[in-house]
Amino acid sequence: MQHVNANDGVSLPAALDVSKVSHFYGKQQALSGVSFSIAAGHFTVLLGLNGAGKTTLLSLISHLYNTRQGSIRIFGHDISREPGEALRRLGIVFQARTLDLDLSVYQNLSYHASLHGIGREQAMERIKTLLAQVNMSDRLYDKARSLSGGQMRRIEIVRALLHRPPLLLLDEATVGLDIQSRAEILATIRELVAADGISVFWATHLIDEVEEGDNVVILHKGRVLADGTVDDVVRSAGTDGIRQAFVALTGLAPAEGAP
Ligand SMILES: Nc1ncnc2c1ncn2[C@@H]1O[C@H](COP(=O)(O)OP(=O)(O)OP(=O)(O)O)[C@@H](O)[C@H]1O
Repeated sequence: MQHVNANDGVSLPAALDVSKVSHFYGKQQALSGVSFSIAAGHFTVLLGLNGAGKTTLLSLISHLYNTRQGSIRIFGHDISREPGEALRRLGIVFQARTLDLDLSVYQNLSYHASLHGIGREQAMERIKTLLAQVNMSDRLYDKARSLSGGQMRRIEIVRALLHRPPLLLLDEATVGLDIQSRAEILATIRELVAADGISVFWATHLIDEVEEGDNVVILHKGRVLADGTVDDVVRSAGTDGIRQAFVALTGLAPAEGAP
C-alpha cells in the first residue's frame, strides 16, 4: 500500500506493509490472512489480548521466522527478498530483557554499534545524543545490573535506535513495569515520533496505552479485526470509544493496565 505525501503528491512507500500473512505452528494457525499497512512518521498500536498473535507477527516482521504465506515490506523492501535492506530500516525492542547485566550501559551499547559497523567516535556521539533523549545521560558507565526495569527498557530503546532506523518495533515494552515507568516509556517513545519523525509499531495487550491521535491495528485470534486511526475504528464499530469498539469487535473485555 502506498501513501501520498500531502506536500508534493509524491507516492511514498508505507513504513510497514503486511499483506495476506498467515503463520502456523505445526497444525495450529497463529495468524490468518493478516493485512494492514502503517504510514511513516506515526505511532501505531498493535492491540491484542494474550495469544492474539502479536509476537508471532513481530517475529515475522523482524525476520526471526521466514514468511511462508503472504508478504511483508519495510519502506518498500520485501523482508524475504531483500532482508538486508529491510532490516537496516528496522529497530526492535523484544519483550524479554536482553541487556548483558555484567556490562556497563556504554559497553552494551558500543558493542551493538560495532555490530552495525558504526565507528567508535560516531558511536559515542550517537549514544550520548540518544541517552539525553531518554533522560539517562548520567548512567553511561553504570553496570546494567544497577538499573531499574524501566531504565533497562530505555537503554534497550537507545540500542534499537543506534543505527538510525526509521521504523521501531516494540513488543510489550511496558510489561513488568510500574505505572509511572510505563507512562514514562510511552511518553519517551511518543516524543521520539514527534521529534525525529520515526514510525513506531507498539504491540500491547493494554487498551489504556492507546491514545486518541494514534493509529491502531486490532489483532484477535490471529486476525485483524480493524485498523486505522482510533477515530476511524471507533466510528466503524459504531461505538463511543476505543474500549467499547474493542468489546464490540472481539466480544471480550479489553485488558487494562491501570488499577
Ligand atoms: N513456538 C510456538 N509453538 C506453538 N505455538 C505457539 C508458539 N508461539 C506461539 N504459539 C501460539 O500462537 C498463538 C499466538 O501467540 P503469540 O505469542 O504470537 O501471541 P501474543 O499476542 O504475542 O501473546 P502474548 O501477549 O501472550 O505474548 C498462541 O495461541 C500461542 O499459543
